[in-house]
Amino acid sequence: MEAAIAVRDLVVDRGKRRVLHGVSFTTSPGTVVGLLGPSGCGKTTFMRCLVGVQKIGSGTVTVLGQPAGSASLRHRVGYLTQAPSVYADLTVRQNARYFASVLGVSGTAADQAIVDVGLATHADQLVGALSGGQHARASLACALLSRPEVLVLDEPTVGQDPVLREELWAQFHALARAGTTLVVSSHVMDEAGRCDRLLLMRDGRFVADDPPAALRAATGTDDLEEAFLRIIRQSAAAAAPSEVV
Ligand SMILES: Nc1ncnc2c1ncn2[C@@H]1O[C@H](COP(=O)(O)OP(=O)(O)OP(=O)(O)O)[C@@H](O)[C@H]1O
Repeated sequence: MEAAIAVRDLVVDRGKRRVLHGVSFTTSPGTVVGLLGPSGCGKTTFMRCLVGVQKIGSGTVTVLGQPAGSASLRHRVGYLTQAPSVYADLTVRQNARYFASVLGVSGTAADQAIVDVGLATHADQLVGALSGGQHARASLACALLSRPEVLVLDEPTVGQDPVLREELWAQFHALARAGTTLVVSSHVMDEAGRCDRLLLMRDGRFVADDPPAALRAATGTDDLEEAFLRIIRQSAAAAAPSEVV
């Protein structure tokens, strides 16, 4: 089976800083991949590479068999950024219908996307008058419109209440069962257990790439936050020069 995403030896500099230090990663279709790590470790930069909007130093990023950012991937890859990506002076429905028409998708599909993200009762409200969490869901509805085969979501559940987070995760898994590959970033570890596979990033490097159960087993703890801390300590110890006695 062709990999949905294949990243090899990816190096990215932003400004004068090296942000990604030769990372590699491959995933098959229909997987929910969690990208976790502390603020500033390089998650958004990595995601930008997947959707082809980040200048890379070296390495390769292949998505659905094509170089990331290829014109042929435009409708096959969806990206939810942290920044608002919908028009504040249009209603939720007007935004969804506008992006639907750009993508050649029906108005019915636009209305369904609004329902899918739990915004049906706010469909005719101006986006500028929504709460932060509602605003993010309006962006998510637009990202879902083209039924992308790869969906890259940068912190999609920030600002959402627990009930809605549950619903959004159920939707992510339903999409994965239908064959969509999702890469979902978060810096909160309580969402990690919901992913099929976890990429733990620190300082622009992957320090773990495992299903949650394997990570728990390897670190000897059921608490994924503690597991992450143990892995960081192990990798720091491995990187430290050995003491000469
Ligand atoms: N436009 C930019 N120019 C220069 N450096 C940048 C730029 N954007 C981000 N960086 C730097 O790149 C590094 C990685 O940032 P990135 O946004 O990828 O991290 P992140 O893990 O997504 O963080 P967060 O969880 O806070 O969103 C940081 O040190 C950041 O300061």
